[in-house]
Amino acid sequence: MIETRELVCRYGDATALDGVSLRIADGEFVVLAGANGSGKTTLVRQFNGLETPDEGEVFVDGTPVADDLVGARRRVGMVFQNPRDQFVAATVGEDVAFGPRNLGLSENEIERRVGDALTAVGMEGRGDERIDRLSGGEHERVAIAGALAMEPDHLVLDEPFTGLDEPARLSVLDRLSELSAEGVGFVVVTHDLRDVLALADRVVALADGRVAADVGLDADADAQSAAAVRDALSGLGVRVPGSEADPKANADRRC
Ligand SMILES: Nc1ncnc2c1ncn2[C@@H]1O[C@H](COP(=O)(O)OP(=O)(O)OP(=O)(O)O)[C@@H](O)[C@H]1O
Repeated sequence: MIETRELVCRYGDATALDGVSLRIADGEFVVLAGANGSGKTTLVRQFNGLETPDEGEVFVDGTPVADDLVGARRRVGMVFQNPRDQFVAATVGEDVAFGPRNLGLSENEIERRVGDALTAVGMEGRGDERIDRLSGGEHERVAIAGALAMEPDHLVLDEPFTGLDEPARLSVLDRLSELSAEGVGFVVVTHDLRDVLALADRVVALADGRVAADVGLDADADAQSAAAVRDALSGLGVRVPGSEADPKANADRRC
């Protein structure tokens, strides 16, 4: 479980987080929404100690992140926007192996993890391919594989669909759906819920660095769930689909 308690984070005079308390259970699929500048990225960067709060605390499985950064980074994987800028190796397999290798695992274990992670994102057998020859959707999938190879409990994806064309977006969504069904927890940061609402257990929305809405979703009642989210997120600058049966019908509607 990831837990934040009364997190406050300031950049100079600007307050990016203003008392955020959240609990994210293992296996939960959480969409973290909010307008630009509402604090989403600042919040998720606290989950594994990439940033430290000015006030408050973050716990992963009950242990303060500040006390066990390595443990937090093993349990909470992160994939940021523009994964292309974050690759550290020339080939897919080398890049996915980077994290496990840093853990000091045996070559056999590294090979197993790389194979499993690439299979999980639908890129099995493509470890020798050069990363710079891949498409945007494949970059996102390799980045997710790199995070998965650490075998995290939670995977945080910051705007994973930005810049992807429709087939690539659908392909990434398919992978998220399968991984979620296998028990991986997700925190997906987005200001546009069209793609992910159907997968989400819960939508948390930030506004001005605070939790402005926290809505649980009923997987068996997509249309009602969309309506509940639309009501809760009204005025927060988040795009919500009108109904899952016809997600494009209200694609341009803003609440
Ligand atoms: N490194 C930084 N230095 C100064 N201010 C920052 C920094 N990072 C974020 N901020 C400010 O903190 C606030 C929250 O930013 P943050 O990036 O967390 O929001 P966000 O919801 O992720 O936005 P976006 O959707 O645009 O990525 C904004 O006002 C932003 O300008």
